[in-house]
Amino acid sequence: MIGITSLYKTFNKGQPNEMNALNGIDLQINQGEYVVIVGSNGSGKSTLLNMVAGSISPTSGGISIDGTDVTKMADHSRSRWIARVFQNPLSGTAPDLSILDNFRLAALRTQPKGFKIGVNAGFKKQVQEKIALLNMGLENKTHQLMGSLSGGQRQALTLLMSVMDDCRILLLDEPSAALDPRSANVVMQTADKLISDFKLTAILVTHNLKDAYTYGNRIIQMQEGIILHDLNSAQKATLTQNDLFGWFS
Ligand SMILES: Nc1ncnc2c1ncn2[C@@H]1O[C@H](COP(=O)(O)OP(=O)(O)OP(=O)(O)O)[C@@H](O)[C@H]1O
Repeated sequence: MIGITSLYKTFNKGQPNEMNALNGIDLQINQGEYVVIVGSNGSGKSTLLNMVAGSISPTSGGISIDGTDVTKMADHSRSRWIARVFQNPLSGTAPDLSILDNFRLAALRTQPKGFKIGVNAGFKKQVQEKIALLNMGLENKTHQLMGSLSGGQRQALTLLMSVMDDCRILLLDEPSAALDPRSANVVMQTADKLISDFKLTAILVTHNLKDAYTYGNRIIQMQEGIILHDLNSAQKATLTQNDLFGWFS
């Protein structure tokens, strides 16, 4: 479903601070795969994620989604299929608007300019049904301001908003790194449930090796812009936590 062919990225080409962030990535990610990417700082994980999202263009190589070459397609054009959740729970939501209004904005994200969605009883009921999936008791608080929620609640709602509509690919860039352990667990479990309920293809970038071990059905280690390890579902199932920690020793 996601095809990455011979992907290279050089930042600041020809300058003293030239940096080869990606050094030839070949990767096929199938529909429904949940790929976890680990790797040391600067190994190219976010650059790769940004290229799938379309916010950075490659120096060379190509990316396709469902057979369509998207290498030159702008990020907003890809946002119909691709949703992203970032580390900071404050990004991606409007703190001064209610939960309901945030959902309305999210629903408009993939609609043509000028399209309107009224906050009527039907829309509210739909949103409440979706929020109830989180089991966080937020479905009866849809008029509460987004900014008054905890980081974990906000990140869980961000996840939910991001997988609405036609989204088929979910990119998670350290979504729980800024949260306390309990909230981080809630967010990771929410992501896991949504990925399986909505049958999404997902890529998680994380430094948390426990999460990398627990979640996903494929694991990749990047180093200096290349893929060092790539374990499929069966191989990941036999990977021990010690093996994984050993990748970084
Ligand atoms: N916009 C940019 N301009 C210049 N260099 C960049 C830019 N973005 C990333 N780099 C460099 O490219 C390399 C890969 O960065 P990237 O952020 O992809 O790594 P990462 O594996 O996500 O790191 P981390 O785990 O620290 O987030 C790093 O050396 C980084 O400094």
